[in-house]
Amino acid sequence: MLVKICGINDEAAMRAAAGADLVGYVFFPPSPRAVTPARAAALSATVSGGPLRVGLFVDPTDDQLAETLAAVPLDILQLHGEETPDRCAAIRARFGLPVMKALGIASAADLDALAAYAPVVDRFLLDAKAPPGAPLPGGNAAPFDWTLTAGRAIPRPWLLAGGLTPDNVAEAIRISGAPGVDVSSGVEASRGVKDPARVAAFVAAARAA
Ligand SMILES: O=C(O)c1ccccc1N[C@@H]1O[C@H](COP(=O)(O)O)[C@@H](O)[C@H]1O
Repeated sequence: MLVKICGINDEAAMRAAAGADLVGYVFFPPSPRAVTPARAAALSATVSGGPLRVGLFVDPTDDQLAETLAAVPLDILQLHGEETPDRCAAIRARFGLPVMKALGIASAADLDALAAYAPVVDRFLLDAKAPPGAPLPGGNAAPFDWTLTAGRAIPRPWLLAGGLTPDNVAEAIRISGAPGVDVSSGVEASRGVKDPARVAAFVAAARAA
């Protein structure tokens, strides 16, 4: 079970997430969890040999990616916007890092889009579609119907996201069949502020599932 804690923006959360496999830094300024590349580098330095570092971007330009990577080493690029398969392929080739493509899921038909991305990405992150008018394309504490992925062949390794919490993650894994999970809102004390106890509880619950 791969566990990712997304939206790390302070040292206490970073320490609490040390038992996860992946931590995510949000490089999308409208998010309340956004960090600068320099801040992400400082946070990474607080845990030696810790989880892999995922940079979350929304329709990034090459310049944004290059400037970010010059300031903070990242292990995986999470693309959470409207990036096409061609754009994913171009980013992967230019920056030489694994790409995790986030896709919004609201119906079984949305899973049909995975086939076009499978040859050019390394991993999927399946999240709920952002509700109409939502200010962010993700990180909205919204779950999707976990039965949609049950028994369905997903053509790359994948993480389940959207509305997960320490209390529901075990059931989400059981119903969806997910081999990995990702959380942001569900481990926060208030919007954009991680609760270290909830972070640790989420990691433990996912590991035990
Ligand atoms: O977390 C954010 O602020 C964010 C902003 C823009 C795109 C994606 C974002 N978060 C991702 O969404 C999933 C689900 O979030 P939640 O647990 O439902 O709040 C999160 O894990 C991030 O990968």
